[in-house]
Amino acid sequence: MTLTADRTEPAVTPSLAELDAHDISAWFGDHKVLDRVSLTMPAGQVSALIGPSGCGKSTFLRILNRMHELVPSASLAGEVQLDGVDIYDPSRKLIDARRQIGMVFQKPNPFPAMSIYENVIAGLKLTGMRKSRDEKDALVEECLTKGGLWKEVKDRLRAPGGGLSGGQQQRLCIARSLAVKPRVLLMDEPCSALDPTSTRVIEETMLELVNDVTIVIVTHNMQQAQRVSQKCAFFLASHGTPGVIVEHGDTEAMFGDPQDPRTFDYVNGRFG
Ligand SMILES: Nc1ncnc2c1ncn2[C@@H]1O[C@H](COP(=O)(O)OP(=O)(O)OP(=O)(O)O)[C@@H](O)[C@H]1O
Repeated sequence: MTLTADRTEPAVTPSLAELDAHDISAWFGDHKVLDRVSLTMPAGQVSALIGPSGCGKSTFLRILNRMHELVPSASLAGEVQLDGVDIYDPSRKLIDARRQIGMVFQKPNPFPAMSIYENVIAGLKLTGMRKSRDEKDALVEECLTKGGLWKEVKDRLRAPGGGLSGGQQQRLCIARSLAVKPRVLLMDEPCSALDPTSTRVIEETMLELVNDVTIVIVTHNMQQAQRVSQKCAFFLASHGTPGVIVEHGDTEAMFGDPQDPRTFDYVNGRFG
C-alpha cells in the first residue's frame, strides 16, 4: 500500500490482525451447538467456514465479534483473541470488539431511506468517531472505492441506499463496515441473495480487501470457497451432536487432498 500525506487517516487500519479461537463451545439454553472448536484465522488471508446447514458456522462467526451474546438464551465458553488480546476480557469494551471485527450479513441491510453517503458513515457516530466534513468526504470515497462501488455511485451519493440493486447494496454494506476501520471482516453468506454477476463483483472486492483486512466467510458455495479463500475449515454436527471442526487447513489441500473421508464427501457434494 502506498502511504501518502493525506489529511485523513486511511479508512482501514494498515496493520493486519490474526484472529484466534480457542476451545469455543456454545449453547442456546441447554442446547449445545459447538463443542471445543479451535481455529486460527491468519492475518491478511480469507478463511472460509464450510459445512452442512445447522452445524454451527454462523454461531461460531457471531462469537468472533461478540454478537452471540445478543441472544438472551445464548452462552459460550472458550477464548477469542485478536492479535493475542482476548476480545471477551471484561475490562474491554464490547463496542471496541465490534468496531475492530466488522460483520456483513447474508441479506444486504443498508438503511434504506438514508443516503448512500450517510450509510457509509453511519457507524462513525455509534463508535464515537468524530470527523470533519472534509474527512467524511474523503472517507466515503475511500470506503466506496474499496467496496468496489465508487464508480457506480459517485454522482448520486445523496440518493437513498435502498434504491441500489441487491449487489450494490451489499457492496454499500461492505463500505459501511470499512468506515470504522475494522481489522477483521466477518461475512455470513454474503452472496447467497445475489445473482452470479454480483457475486463475482463481491468476490473480486474481497480479494482486494484482504490486503487490508483479515476476512472470515461462511459459504455454502464450494466454488466460492475455492475462489476466494486461502484457508478453509469444515464444520460438522452429526446426528444431533454439537458442531465440531472435522478438518481445516489450506483451501487447496482441503479440496484437492482432504484427509478425512467426511471432508472428501462434503467438498465433492456427496452429502449435506
Ligand atoms: N437464536 C437461536 N436460538 C436457538 N437456537 C439457535 C439459534 N440460532 C441458531 N440456533 C441453533 O444452533 C445450531 C447451529 O446453527 P447455526 O445457524 O450456527 O448453523 P449454520 O451452520 O450456520 O447453519 P446454516 O448453514 O443453515 O446457516 C442449530 O441447531 C440452530 O437451530
